[in-house]
Amino acid sequence: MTRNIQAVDYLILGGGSAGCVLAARLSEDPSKTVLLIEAGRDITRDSMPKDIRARYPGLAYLDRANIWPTLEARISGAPDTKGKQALRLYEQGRVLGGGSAINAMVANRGALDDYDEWGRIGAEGWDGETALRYFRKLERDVDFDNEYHGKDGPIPVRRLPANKVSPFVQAVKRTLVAQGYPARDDQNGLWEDGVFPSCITVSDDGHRVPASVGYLTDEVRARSNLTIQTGTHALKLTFDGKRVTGAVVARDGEDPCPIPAGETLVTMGGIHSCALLLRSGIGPAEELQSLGICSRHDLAGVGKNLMEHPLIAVSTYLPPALRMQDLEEHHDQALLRYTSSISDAEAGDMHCAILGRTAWHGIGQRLGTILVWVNKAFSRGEVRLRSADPRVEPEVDFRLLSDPRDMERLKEGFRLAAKILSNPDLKQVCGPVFPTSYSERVKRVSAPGPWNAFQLRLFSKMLDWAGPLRNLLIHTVVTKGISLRKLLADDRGLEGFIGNSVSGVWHASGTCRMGAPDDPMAVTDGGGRVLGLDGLRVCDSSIMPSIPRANTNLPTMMLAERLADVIKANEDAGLSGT
Ligand SMILES: Cc1cc2nc3c(=O)[nH]c(=O)nc-3n(C[C@H](O)[C@H](O)[C@H](O)COP(=O)(O)OP(=O)(O)OC[C@H]3O[C@@H](n4cnc5c(N)ncnc54)[C@H](O)[C@@H]3O)c2cc1C
Repeated sequence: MTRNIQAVDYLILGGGSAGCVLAARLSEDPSKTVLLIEAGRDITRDSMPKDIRARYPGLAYLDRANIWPTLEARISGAPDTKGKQALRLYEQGRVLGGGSAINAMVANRGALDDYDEWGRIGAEGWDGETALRYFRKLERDVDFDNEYHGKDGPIPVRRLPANKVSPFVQAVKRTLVAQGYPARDDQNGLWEDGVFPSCITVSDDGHRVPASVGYLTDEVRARSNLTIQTGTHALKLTFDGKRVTGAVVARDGEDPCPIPAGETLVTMGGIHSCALLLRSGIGPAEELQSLGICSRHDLAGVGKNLMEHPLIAVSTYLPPALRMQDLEEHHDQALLRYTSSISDAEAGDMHCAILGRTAWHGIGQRLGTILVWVNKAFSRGEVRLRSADPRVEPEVDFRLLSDPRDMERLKEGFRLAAKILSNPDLKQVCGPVFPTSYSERVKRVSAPGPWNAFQLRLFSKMLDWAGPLRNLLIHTVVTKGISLRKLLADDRGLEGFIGNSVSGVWHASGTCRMGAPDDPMAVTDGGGRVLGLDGLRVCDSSIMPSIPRANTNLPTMMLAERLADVIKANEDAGLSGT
């Protein structure tokens, strides 16, 4: 089928959160042809599998059919058991809808100042007011009707009703408020510290709304100027001098074929967008030449500035009365936003997610957890190619906590979470408090499957029956001898534990960052145009120059909404592809 494809006005490579927004918005003009290419399979409102559709989001990303199965990353540089830097599976969506089809559906925007900061860094046209306009455009907030919210966008946003919040999360919220953190209603309103109900993107009937459903509705899919081609990989870009003329793509099982386009928009996500540019010869020339890739455009910043939010966790055993009863319900039920004590802390630079259950299985149901992450991280990593072969995943090195300010804040957050869960009011009703992390071991034993399910069920029953021996069981089997008391008493020990146990939150971004034309590390301008080339834009999470104080899905969709308007305005001004 790809062989007969005609030249299109807009070729969109990658049908994730951003790609679906752009396909829907750019095809609103019937005179423009749009082709959306996605490596994964299609999902629609009717065909969404149960684990993707579910309001409890903890299974979708564990299914290898929904992710890039061989993508791995170095998280913090901590060694594995053989002394090498440990590589861990890094889940990224490979399905129409991308991250929005497998993520936890948490709907945070960050501070408007995050987008003012984009402008300050040199991304022309960006500021908080502009971002707010597009946040409003993308959402249908069912709870609030004020200057912060939209009422008729494609993505429904709602907070968990109070009667759905688990007894454990309610108890943690009460403890936080008693300790002086103000209770607030809307974390997407005025940017303030406090304790908030979680906000998620689910439909009125309680289903996930990925961008492939919210934006690519039946009506949009019926447009004759829009073609959506799934099961198709973008291999590399094609050129005529300094103009990008389209891309070579290959449908599963078919030969590669070029697709000519007026403008090519790369929306393959925080890791794969820069990899496509690098494979195509756009990036640091020396790095590319060492892999035998002909350098077409020397751009030092491609693959650099990789950003994530570093995370650590503290958990407690929940007796039956404190557990979530409705296992279909979303588990991330409240958040604490606070400002750290480092000298240059930005307001609300720390985020604690309060979980009513920690995983899909029996043990997860018995653990209440506070996830702590640095919401304005300073550490930066990079993505490099290992090979020119598009089948080989790139080398991803997050270098989380390489900036000491991130380590300081994560230690402080860990101490705070431990203090909250060890509060006498909570300790009276919960079990032992202990450190947790999303380690490879946890991933391995949490993978869905009958053998794991059997073992986990057995162990969860043992936890219930253990009574006074529960602490010992947790100490030996769960934490493998690491004790909270010892960590809290020994700063170096705590630093070592956090360095080894830190994980990300799947918010990879920044690797084709926006900036001013004279900034040597900028890759794109404020409209996503790749500097120094014609006909090419990057329009997804990879162009964020700094990480917003938020999970990155809504910010990515906001960004794509704005860029769709920028692209349309350029067309009106006769500037297509320039
Ligand atoms: C497990 C998980 C949980 C998360 N939880 C949350 C959350 O609760 N809230 C939140 O706000 N954010 C969350 N995020 C982050 C958020 O989903 C992402 O930041 C967002 O989806 C990024 O959008 P994107 O368009 O940049 O990339 P993506 O949505 O990843 O889209 C990229 C698309 O390009 C496709 N692609 C890649 N390479 C190729 C190729 N060669 N050819 C063709 N297609 C290709 C991919 O298959 C994918 O569909 C989570 C992410 C994950 C993975």
